[in-house]
Amino acid sequence: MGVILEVQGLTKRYGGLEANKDLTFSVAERQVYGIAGPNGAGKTTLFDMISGHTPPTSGTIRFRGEEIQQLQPEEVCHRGIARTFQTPVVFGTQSVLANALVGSAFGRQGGSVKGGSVAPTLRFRPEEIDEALAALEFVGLLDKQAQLAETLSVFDKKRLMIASALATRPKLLMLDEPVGGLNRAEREQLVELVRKVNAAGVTVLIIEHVMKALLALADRLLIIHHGEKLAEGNPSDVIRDERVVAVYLGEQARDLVAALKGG
Ligand SMILES: Nc1ncnc2c1ncn2[C@@H]1O[C@H](COP(=O)(O)OP(=O)(O)OP(=O)(O)O)[C@@H](O)[C@H]1O
Repeated sequence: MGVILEVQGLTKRYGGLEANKDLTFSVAERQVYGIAGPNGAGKTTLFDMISGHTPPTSGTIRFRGEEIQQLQPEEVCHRGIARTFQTPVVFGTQSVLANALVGSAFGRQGGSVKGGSVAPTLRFRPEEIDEALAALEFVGLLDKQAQLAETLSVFDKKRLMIASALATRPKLLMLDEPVGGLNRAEREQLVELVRKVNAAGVTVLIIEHVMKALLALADRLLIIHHGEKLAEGNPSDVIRDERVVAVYLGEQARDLVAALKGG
């Protein structure tokens, strides 16, 4: 399988703080690539650089062979990368369908969608409406399409963020802690949803603290500590790595073997 994303020597400094330091890794097409590490390790900063929300201090990010580290978020999106955020970000006073439409229209037309409402300059085409409805159906929110997004539960808001991201028709979907804050049944459903996204041919990059969920999904695992790569590779090796156990996993390490994908 070819490489879809290649990160080389990526560093991000905020003043004296190195939020990411010389990170290098690559993601193969159709892989589920998991990222974990202690709070403040630099995981979201890494996502912010890949999605164009903040430029790196140095290093390169190649997506399907093209350097993208200087692109704006909408340009990154048009190349086929979509993301969700740790805390659900939805247009609360808009309907569920309007939120998904922002994704399908943004993915095709570009432009910026700002503030608390869907930008009036966006005029939706029939195919964009179809795309938005398909994305809602995919995540299981079709029957709530007319509801205001702010009335949704956290679980549904998370699913809506995924639907909006999918409506841009990404080749790579980046999920920032999709499972955090959910109950057990919801966590299982979310894991199933990510599997379904991946089975549809989308490569997935996922940050997650809930290791059982992460291990149920990940084909490869990267552990970041103080902005640096602590370990990377086959999840079954990474969770047995002494440094990973010492710095991050602790007591839970032994129980996690049973949670491995395919295990
Ligand atoms: N815009 C910013 N300005 C200054 N410092 C920042 C900025 N964004 C992040 N940082 C710092 O960079 C470091 C890495 O933060 P980041 O949010 O990437 O970590 P994380 O691994 O995603 O953490 P968590 O697991 O808590 O979400 C932290 O020390 C954070 O305070």
